[in-house]
Amino acid sequence: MTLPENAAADRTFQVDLRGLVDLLSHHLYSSPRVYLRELMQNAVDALTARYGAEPAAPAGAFGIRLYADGEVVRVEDDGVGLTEADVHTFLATIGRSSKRAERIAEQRADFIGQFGIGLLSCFLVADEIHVLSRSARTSDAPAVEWRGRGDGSYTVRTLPASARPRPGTTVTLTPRADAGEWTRPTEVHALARHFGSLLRHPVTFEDGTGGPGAPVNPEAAPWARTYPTPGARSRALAAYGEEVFGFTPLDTIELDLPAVGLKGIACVLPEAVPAGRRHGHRVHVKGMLLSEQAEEILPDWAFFVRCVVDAESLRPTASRESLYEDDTLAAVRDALAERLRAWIARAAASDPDLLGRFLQTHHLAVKSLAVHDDEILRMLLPWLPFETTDGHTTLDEFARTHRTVLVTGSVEEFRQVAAIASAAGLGVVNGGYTYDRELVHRLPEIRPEVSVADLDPATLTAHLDPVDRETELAAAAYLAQARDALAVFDCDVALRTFQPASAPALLVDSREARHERTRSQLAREQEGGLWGDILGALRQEAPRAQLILNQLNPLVRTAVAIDEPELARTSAEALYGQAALLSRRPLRPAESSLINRSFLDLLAHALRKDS
Ligand SMILES: Nc1ncnc2c1ncn2[C@@H]1O[C@H](COP(=O)(O)OP(=O)(O)OP(=O)(O)O)[C@@H](O)[C@H]1O
Repeated sequence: MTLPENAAADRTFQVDLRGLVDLLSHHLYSSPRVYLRELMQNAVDALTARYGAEPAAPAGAFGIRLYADGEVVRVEDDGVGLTEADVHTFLATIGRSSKRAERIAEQRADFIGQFGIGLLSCFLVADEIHVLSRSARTSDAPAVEWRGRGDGSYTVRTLPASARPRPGTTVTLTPRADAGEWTRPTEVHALARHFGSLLRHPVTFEDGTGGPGAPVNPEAAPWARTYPTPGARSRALAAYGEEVFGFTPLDTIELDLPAVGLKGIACVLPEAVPAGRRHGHRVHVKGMLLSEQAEEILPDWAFFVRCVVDAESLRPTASRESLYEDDTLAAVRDALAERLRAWIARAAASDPDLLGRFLQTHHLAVKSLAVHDDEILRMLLPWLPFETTDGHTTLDEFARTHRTVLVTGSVEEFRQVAAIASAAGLGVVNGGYTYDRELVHRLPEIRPEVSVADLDPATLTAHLDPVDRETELAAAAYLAQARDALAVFDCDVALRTFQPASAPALLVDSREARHERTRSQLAREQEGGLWGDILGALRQEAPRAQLILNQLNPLVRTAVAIDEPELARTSAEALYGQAALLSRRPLRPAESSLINRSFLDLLAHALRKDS
């Protein structure tokens, strides 16, 4: 049977290599410099495969040599090499990787690469990739030469074994003129150190001037070295943290998760950072630097540390610049968070000095952490600093003198009541800062003998002593005039005695009350209209402000005896203005003009009296 002329025939996709390289350079890789990382990573994987095939080979027997002289960049390895068939299958087929083949499934996790696209990154800096390889799998394997070009064409030649006496692979690039920035000898050396300083195979660099190859990774990772004493170890780790991050860590926490072959350090920042600001961590996978900005290895709350880690089993994404969000990563994040908690717990239990320095710098971070983390709360709440009527102190210290801890809802309310509450012997904590009120309320969970209550200004007035009946009666006329003068502010006036005697008046007013007054004022202005009705319907029992005059204060005693009505009004307004200023809340325009007016009236009165 013959097919009809227009029958569908199987065809093969064509790949426009230039378009693909353009895609990689603009959307996958952060900079053309990654070409060197990809070449080094292929060399590392080739060494891993060779050790897999020759397990008896001594460690350090095979290595990687880099070369850059300004004309060419070369990466040479003693790895497993490629046969001619491998070259066709793996080098010349985009998306095909020897590291995914079924027969090495159990070994797959040992490799860094797996996508079969890394080599293409060389086209970011060169138009041609030259590979000379000899397979280590058979002793008589010939050398194979492959030239791949950016236009998608390639050639393959077999050469006598003498063209490459030892097994392994050499990749040579002749950089384009515009790629000098990433291919100059000094830059190649710097990039090699940047990406490869923690690689476990010997890596050297030569710049073509004839000197011996300079080691790129002369020492093992600082956590993998042995030290004469634990002190020497922690000093070396701190020095490494400083070298990598450029700050002297407040402390260095060693990280070790054998299940995923992760080792490294967390450096505690010596300075506070705004809560929620996330820091990038340096993540190496099998020694190769993957990312300097990986955020995903620690939870949000851990913003007081920056880490350097090297892990065996974290999976890089295709760009190799971040990590796959998989179960392993989630487990690593949890385990590292646990390590940080354990460090805090140890400091709390046995190193008060370190804990003090840590909290002084990072108390905000710890507070944000304690809100969601019961364990941290239990460990650290007693040590955290709060603003109180006894000054800045820890809750534990504060609760020793105040079995009932009162807490304000805002900074403003704390400012209004602090001096008077403390004179009245009340213990008040400023709950106005982020997390503070919530945390203070949880104090009884760890100190059951302490009780905590919200303090609003009205509660405070209840703690002030009333004056005796006679004094109240004598002041009644003045108080009535004062109430009348201050009615525009919806403010009541009362007479009490309280310490300190130097404070003439206290204005107790909550933000809620002020909002309610603004609402009812608007309702009055809009009376009859739609808005007036709506606002009127919302009317609640408006909490009024209260001006509490202090009978112990000499000025108030004189004021309540004034029999001149105008002066009585002005003095009440002035007392209100002064108390409003002391409360440090923003003044309304009417209050500012009241202060202004009463000041001028009093001045005029004083001058009249003198003349
Ligand atoms: N130095 C080398 N030695 C031996 N084989 C190599 C070497 N470089 C590349 N190859 C072969 O070429 C294939 C393709 O390499 P390429 O870098 O494009 O992808 P990959 O490393 O497999 O995966 P990834 O895209 O994740 O890097 C590799 O799978 C490997 O078989």
